[in-house]
Amino acid sequence: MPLPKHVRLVEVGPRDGLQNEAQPISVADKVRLVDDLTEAGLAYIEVGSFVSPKWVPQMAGSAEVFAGIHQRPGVTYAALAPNLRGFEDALAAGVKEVAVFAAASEAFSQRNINCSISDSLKRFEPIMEAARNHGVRVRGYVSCVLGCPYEGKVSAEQVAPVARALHDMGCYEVSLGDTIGTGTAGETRRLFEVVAAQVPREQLAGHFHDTYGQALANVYASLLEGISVFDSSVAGLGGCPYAKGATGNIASEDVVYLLQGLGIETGIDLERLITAGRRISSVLGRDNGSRVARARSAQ
Ligand SMILES: CC(C)(COP(=O)([O-])OP(=O)([O-])OC[C@H]1O[C@@H](n2cnc3c(N)ncnc32)[C@H](O)[C@@H]1OP(=O)([O-])[O-])[C@@H](O)C(=O)NCCC(=O)NCCSC(=O)C[C@@](C)(O)CC(=O)[O-]
Repeated sequence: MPLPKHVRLVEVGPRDGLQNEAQPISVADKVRLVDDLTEAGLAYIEVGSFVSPKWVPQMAGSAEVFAGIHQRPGVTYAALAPNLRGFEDALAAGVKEVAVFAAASEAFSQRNINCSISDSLKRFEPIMEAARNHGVRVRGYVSCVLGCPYEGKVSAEQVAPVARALHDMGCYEVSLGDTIGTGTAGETRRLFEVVAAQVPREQLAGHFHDTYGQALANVYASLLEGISVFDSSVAGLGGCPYAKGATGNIASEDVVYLLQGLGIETGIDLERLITAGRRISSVLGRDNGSRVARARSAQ
């Protein structure tokens, strides 16, 4: 399959990246991060989550973050909503796009959202209806597509029906998440081959964590399968509160560098992105998780 000419990056740093941080991060720092990402040319930024603050305390101020950011026309600013309550809170905060999240493994579904996979899908139905009524677009996630921290291996055949269910209920795009970052390029290719029999390729996205150092290889493998949307996190921020040991998402800077090398357009200014990553890394007092940003600092 020819490589795509254009790739869309879904920047998940402010949400997937920061949700795992134990230290307090001010609303002002979160707003600054989102504004920096807007300046860098990201067309899609996941800003926060409307989930229970008891489950994920770091996302508690998401409404304030939405109120503070400078939204640029043409850029999508999205939030996670696990149930109707979350959707209504997101709507009240002026959010125009939400994401619902299911899992391919029962154990992860229980630990993450306290219900079975089928109950989670039922819980999303009223969100989909309310979203249609309010003209809000809904993206879907499937977690643990290449492995589960509690159940081990997860087959592509387990993932496909969940992705299909999200697609059938109206998610315009379904992002397949390698939550614990154990997947390999071969497994990634097979995953997309199998799932694409149920959901059109152009409505699938890849979401890779870099725990085993395979994320960039998995992006390339996905490109070969005709996938042209990837979730990534500036400075490789992140992890998952319900997946112990999972490292950050693939660093946005590293994906942009890979894509530039392939002549694939993203609309993102790499230098500004590196600056955004440096700033949030220094706020968090963390090493920058982007290899590209680290290499640039050493030059
Ligand atoms: C889904 C629930 C709420 C179920 O949690 P529950 O305890 O079963 O829910 P409940 O309906 O029984 O409510 C319990 C309490 O939470 C409140 N509550 C209920 N809903 C909300 C809401 N929306 N916002 C704020 N508060 C809420 C509710 O009002 C009540 O408050 P209390 O009476 O105890 O004071 C909980 O499990 C939850 O919030 N989970 C979120 C988990 C999460 O955010 N995980 C990280 C995101 S997923 C991810 O990172 C993976 C991904 C997407 O990146 C892809 C990948 O890498 O795999």
